[in-house]
Amino acid sequence: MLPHTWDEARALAYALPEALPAHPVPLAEAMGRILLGDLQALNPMPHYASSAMDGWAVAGSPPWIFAQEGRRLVAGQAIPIVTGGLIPAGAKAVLRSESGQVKNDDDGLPVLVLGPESRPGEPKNGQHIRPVAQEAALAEVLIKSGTTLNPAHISLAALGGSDELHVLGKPMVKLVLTGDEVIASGIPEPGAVRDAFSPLLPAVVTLLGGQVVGLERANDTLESVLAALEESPDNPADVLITTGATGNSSADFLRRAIAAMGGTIHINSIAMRPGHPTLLAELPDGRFLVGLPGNPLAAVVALLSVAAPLLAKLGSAPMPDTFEVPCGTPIKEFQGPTRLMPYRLVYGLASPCAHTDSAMMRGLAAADGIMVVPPHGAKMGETLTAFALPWK
Ligand SMILES: Nc1nc2c(c(=O)[nH]1)N[C@H]1C(S)=C(S)[C@@H](COP(=O)(O)OP(=O)(O)OC[C@H]3O[C@@H](n4cnc5c(N)ncnc54)[C@H](O)[C@@H]3O)O[C@H]1N2
Ligand code: MOO
Repeated sequence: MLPHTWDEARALAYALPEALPAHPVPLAEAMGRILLGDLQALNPMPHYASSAMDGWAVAGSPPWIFAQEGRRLVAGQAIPIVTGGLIPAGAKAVLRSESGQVKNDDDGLPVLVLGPESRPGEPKNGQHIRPVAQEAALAEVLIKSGTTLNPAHISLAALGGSDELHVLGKPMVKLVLTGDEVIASGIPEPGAVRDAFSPLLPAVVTLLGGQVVGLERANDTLESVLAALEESPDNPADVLITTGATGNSSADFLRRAIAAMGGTIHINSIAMRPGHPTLLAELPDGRFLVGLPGNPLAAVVALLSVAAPLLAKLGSAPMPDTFEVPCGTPIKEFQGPTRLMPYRLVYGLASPCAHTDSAMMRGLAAADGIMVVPPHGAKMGETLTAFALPWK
């Protein structure tokens, strides 16, 4: 299979999958999801007239005698009430506790009167009563379709009576990191390498709209890679993202594993540098597999070039944007592939970062974006396609 160009690979990764179906999720899982369909209030908000203050529900003018619990108030009656309490029938206002005093009348019976701290005209009709539907009427739209749900939206949905929300599908992603030489902590011995991916991939996949449901490490054997690629019934994934083992050496088993599983390779390599061994496959159970090369910068470039459009499409999002930058340095012709170069913006011009060999991370850490440099290179000031880093 011939290498795809960078443009073809991106377009294919977006065109191949169908968007995942929308589905209901419990409120606790709705954060960051995209609402499908307007959300209406399932009850008026508030759904009963309630007191906004601690004090007394009153009817008519002072002085007030105390009504019996559960009875309709008539003019001249009051009953104690707390904030949020149900306003009894017949009540016209709430008198704040600071504004009233309970005294005994001539017969020694308790009466409520206005106290010295009461304000002139208090209590006005309806004062300190939160009326039914003050915030929203029954069936009023609370949240518009297409909204990315934040914690306040989710709280609003709960106050509106919802227990779950209908949201667009979101791709579940399992990460599989290969390499016997990879260690997850400490200073590696010569021949071993510190893992670049477990601190990076979960965050970037999340920024790209995926949800990481697992991270597994595989050894450099076919059995180990096959076992890691297997479906996890407890945490089903829509997409597998693997690192390393894309090559053809005796230690690289990804392509053999995909063949053994009966998978179809849609992208076998991409005419780009770094990241040319990147692959995109589909397994017979419908899961997509993005194989990122083991070199750290190559893997990130591959992730942003192939996994980003794939995850966007699965999550019903538009194709990730590209934009244009003026090139800040002449870049020599380079026979062969498109180069993807981390750049920094200096006085509005995009200049390639230092430390951007495919095994490095330093240039990317300092970068403002990645520019797409065609094989013929670029002149100073020439306009180049570029794309953003998801964390910028
Ligand atoms: N004869 C050829 N050799 C290579 C070619 C080629 O075309 N012909 N392509 C090179 C390119 S380009 C890349 S990229 C790599 C792709 O290698 P793999 O995807 O098979 O990855 P590995 O061999 O497993 O590892 C490559 C490199 O990356 C390091 N690595 C792996 N995992 C991690 C990790 N979690 N954290 C940090 N570094 C990692 C690994 O130690 C190797 O140094 O192949 C070239 N070779
Ligand atoms: O993908 Mo490799 O250099 O192109 O690192």
